[in-house]
Amino acid sequence: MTQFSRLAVLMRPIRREMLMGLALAVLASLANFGLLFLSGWLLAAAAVAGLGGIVAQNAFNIFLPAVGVRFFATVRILARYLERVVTHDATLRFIGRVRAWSFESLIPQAPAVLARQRSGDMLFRFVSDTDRMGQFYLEVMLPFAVAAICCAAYVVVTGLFSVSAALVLATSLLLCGTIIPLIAAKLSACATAQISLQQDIMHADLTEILQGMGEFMFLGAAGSVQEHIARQQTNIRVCRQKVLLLEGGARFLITLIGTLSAVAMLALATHAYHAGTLSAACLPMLALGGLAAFDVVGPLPAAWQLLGHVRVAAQRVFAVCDQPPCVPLPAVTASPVQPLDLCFCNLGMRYPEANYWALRHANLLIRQGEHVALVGPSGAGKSTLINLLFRFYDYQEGTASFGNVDLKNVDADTMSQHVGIVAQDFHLFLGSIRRNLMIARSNATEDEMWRALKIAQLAEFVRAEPAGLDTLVGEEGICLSGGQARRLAIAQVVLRAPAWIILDEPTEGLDAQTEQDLMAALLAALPPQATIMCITHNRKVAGLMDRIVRVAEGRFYEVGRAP
Ligand SMILES: Nc1ncnc2c1ncn2[C@@H]1O[C@H](COP(=O)(O)OP(=O)(O)OP(=O)(O)O)[C@@H](O)[C@H]1O
Repeated sequence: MTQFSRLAVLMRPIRREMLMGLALAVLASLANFGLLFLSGWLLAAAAVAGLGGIVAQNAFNIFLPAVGVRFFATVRILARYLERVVTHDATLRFIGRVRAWSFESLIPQAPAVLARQRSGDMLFRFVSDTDRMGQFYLEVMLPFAVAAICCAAYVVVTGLFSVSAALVLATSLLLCGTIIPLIAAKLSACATAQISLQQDIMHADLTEILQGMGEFMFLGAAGSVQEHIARQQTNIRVCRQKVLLLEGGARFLITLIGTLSAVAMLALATHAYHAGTLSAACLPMLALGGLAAFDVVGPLPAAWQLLGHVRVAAQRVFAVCDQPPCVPLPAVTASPVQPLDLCFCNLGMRYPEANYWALRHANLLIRQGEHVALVGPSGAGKSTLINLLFRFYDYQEGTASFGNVDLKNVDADTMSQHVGIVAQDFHLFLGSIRRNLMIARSNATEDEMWRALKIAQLAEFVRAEPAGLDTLVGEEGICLSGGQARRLAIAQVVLRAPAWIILDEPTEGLDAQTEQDLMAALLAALPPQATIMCITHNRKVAGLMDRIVRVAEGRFYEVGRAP
């Protein structure tokens, strides 16, 4: 399927609104044509009546064009207004659909596939590119459809009065509506593609630069970064100038041809008048009608240009959305059942594109309700176990089961209902403590939030803040200390109360007393059937668990209880 046929599929649910917008746009353009056409007639009628006196006034009905002019003027205003409302509403709905569809397509790719993309590039694709795709209806399809329908109508109406004038009009409209804009679009295609590419790179670079601004300052590289951005901006400006120049040239040619064609139509009509086949009133009518006809082809050069931009934008968005997920969705999804035991048997796991095994011949059994510490050196494979459990990555050898079902038959969504995690690189959202807690559980009551904060040893701090639960945490929890942010992440998982809790270095950044209080409160608060898997380098924390499992070189070794 081409990009445009895929866009058409996305448009399907709003096609009624889109067709209504088209009908109104056609009506407004036809009313505009009718207004100018009849204005010409009215002018001629008034002139003839003035010159000819009473006899001519009786012979010429001046009231009919006057009523027609008022009618078309009213219809044009109403139709134009309604067209704006309907087409903009359809456009916004369409952009919403494109965004929702893209987001849905990305979910199975998170986090493994998305981690390969640059975040600035992704932002650009899902903000600017989706906006561009949304413009397809309003600024590409609509002008083309309106031009095609109205031009045919104008030529037919003109042909009723003068066939030769209609032929001149048809030729000029064809030239202005297709050939000139098409040539302009072809000539600027390369610059259009360059703009998209350069903007893409610049946005990705800018996001990275803003995120690492501090580091650039420390490294004394701020000046070179500024130059880099300025160079990119110059490249984009040069390409944009070329595109604008071509678009402006096409517009100028269209205006010129429109005027010349109106003059030619007037000349032909004058000739017909002298030959006695056309009345005097038709002369200005045809000339003004001819000019009005060019109003609908005026937006076409911009529409052809935008067509190129939309194609590139759609290609970029579809390219990301079409990437296969790292873990194929199970053909038949299974739901884990009690007891929620985790069992790895001779498991082998290799990350995509890695030429070594992160886990190999790994055997592990964790029963529901157990509290297990995972210890081991950096790079041993502890986080890999989490990645497998959440179905972010797949294993290639051996078997794994959770809750008596094969892990390969469980999807990430199901796993997240059973397993909660406080990851090492947890993410807090911009907003208040309340908002972050409600992301974990949207229907949590205030009492439940305070209880979770108390267990996470954060209630005292939040209570002391004037805004309480509405205290803002800043982006990535920047307004909190590292230890407070981690405890808020712990409160989130407590609030969710999953059957399995994975804590990755839960007490990092905490003083000895808070660490002790936190672990004691957490263990006391959890129901007996809750399983804890605690990844830690802290011997004291490991000692609080029932068992210690050592991870080394991709295998699990039972160590027993901590001393
Ligand atoms: N996304 C990835 N792509 C390729 N290799 C990876 C990826 N993530 C981890 N690895 C590799 O897999 C191995 C196990 O890494 P893992 O993150 O599981 O270690 P870890 O025990 O959690 O270490 P740490 O205690 O430092 O967090 C390492 O050799 C690491 O380089």
